[in-house]
Amino acid sequence: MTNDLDFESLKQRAVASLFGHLEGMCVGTVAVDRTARIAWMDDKYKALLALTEDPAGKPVEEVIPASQLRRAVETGQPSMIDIMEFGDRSFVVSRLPLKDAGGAVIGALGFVLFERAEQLRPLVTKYQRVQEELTRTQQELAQERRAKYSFSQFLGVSNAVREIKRLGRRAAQLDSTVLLLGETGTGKELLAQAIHSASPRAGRPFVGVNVAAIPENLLEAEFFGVAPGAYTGADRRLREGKFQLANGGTLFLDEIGDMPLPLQAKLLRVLQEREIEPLGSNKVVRVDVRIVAATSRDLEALVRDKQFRADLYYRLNVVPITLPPLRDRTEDIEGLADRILEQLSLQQGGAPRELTDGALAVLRGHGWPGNVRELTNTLERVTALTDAPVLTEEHLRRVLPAAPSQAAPPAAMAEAFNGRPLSEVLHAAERTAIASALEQTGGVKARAAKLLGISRASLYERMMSLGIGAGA
Ligand SMILES: Nc1ncnc2c1ncn2[C@@H]1O[C@H](COP(=O)(O)OP(=O)(O)OP(=O)(O)O)[C@@H](O)[C@H]1O
Repeated sequence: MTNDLDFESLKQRAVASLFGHLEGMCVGTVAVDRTARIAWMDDKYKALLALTEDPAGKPVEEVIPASQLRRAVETGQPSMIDIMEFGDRSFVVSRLPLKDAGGAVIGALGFVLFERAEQLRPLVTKYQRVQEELTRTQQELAQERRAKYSFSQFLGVSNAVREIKRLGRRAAQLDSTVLLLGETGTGKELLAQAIHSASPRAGRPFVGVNVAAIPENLLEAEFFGVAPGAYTGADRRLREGKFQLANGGTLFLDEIGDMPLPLQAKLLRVLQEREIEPLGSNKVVRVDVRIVAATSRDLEALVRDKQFRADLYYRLNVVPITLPPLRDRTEDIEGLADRILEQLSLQQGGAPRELTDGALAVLRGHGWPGNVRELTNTLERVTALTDAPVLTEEHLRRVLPAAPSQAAPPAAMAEAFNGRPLSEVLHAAERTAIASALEQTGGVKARAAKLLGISRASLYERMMSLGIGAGA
């Protein structure tokens, strides 16, 4: 009991002296009443603010514009440390609500702990550095999600390309769903980006997702995200799906024809309701995205075979644009080759290589199963193999594989490969194997992968690196 009494008297003495101590330590003290009018301000604070008259009775913001004492009065919440701007100065402040015996807030006290935030410099610097890093990462991400191409980069002089660009420009203005059809490497993603860049959504993200390159069991999470704590694994944070990332912008769904049926049903629902439900969450999230879908497969045939939902097909097929293969618009080859050689010269140094008429004839005569992507890779390989400033028919014949349908018999093959580096021979063999598997399966990559005994994702990877093309 005696001890309790000692503690109580000690506390009372502490409370009485605390204010004096605090006031003495601080460079300014102010008290406001319950209406946030200044009740009292010490001389140090007046001097700090260079006040010539007593501010008592004035609303606190009239004297200290950035003051948060009104909030302290309204919420009853103290704020132990904060930075308050005053003109071009920063004060480190502390705010305490004052309560009566019944606990009702009757005012608040504000202390300026340091006149200059300098004393907190190490902390502030660290905080600023983290902030700057965050901003930079956010900017990089935004940059990453920005479309990189516009219509001017979609090259070609053929009527087909002109028509594609006309349709694309029109589609850009409408907010409707666009369906891009065409073989691999014909520029579907490039066109999707151009449509986004010319649309009112240009300032918002462009997010691309290749449906065929993602393992089936991960597709749903990839599309719709995962709610925090949905799994007991290491990642307990919210993981945003492509729909959330593309919010306000454009979502490019490449290889939509490879989408498994259960996910097709979910996508259809999103397109109808404009809402998604992250995995492991029972809350729906509204999303505003324009869909540009693309496929190299015959969607109508897939619908007939019941591998693609008819209702989803109609939802997607609002503005269809077909990109013809390069072999059907050979007049585009010269311009494309010139631009590709120009770009290669920027990367490799030196003047852009030129093509002889014979070399151009070889390019025009090739079948280009990988279309523009294959043309790019072919020219890249030729320029890596020779320093010649002018590329001839011979240079090109060295790197262009025989058409898969004319696969060479062993003896002829031995002759064709004679004297060529092993890596080149292996590449050529791999290209032929992949091209003929694709031909046999009518371009259905999942089946071609099965035929070749590799996963769908690794087929994509091989096609990309060999220039047969698999999209981003
Ligand atoms: N008309 C064109 N003008 C300039 N570059 C083009 C054109 N068409 C395609 N390309 C280039 O060819 C490459 C392949 O194009 P893109 O990825 O857009 O094709 P895709 O049809 O989406 O292929 P996939 O079906 O494999 O995803 C890219 O580097 C692209 O910039």
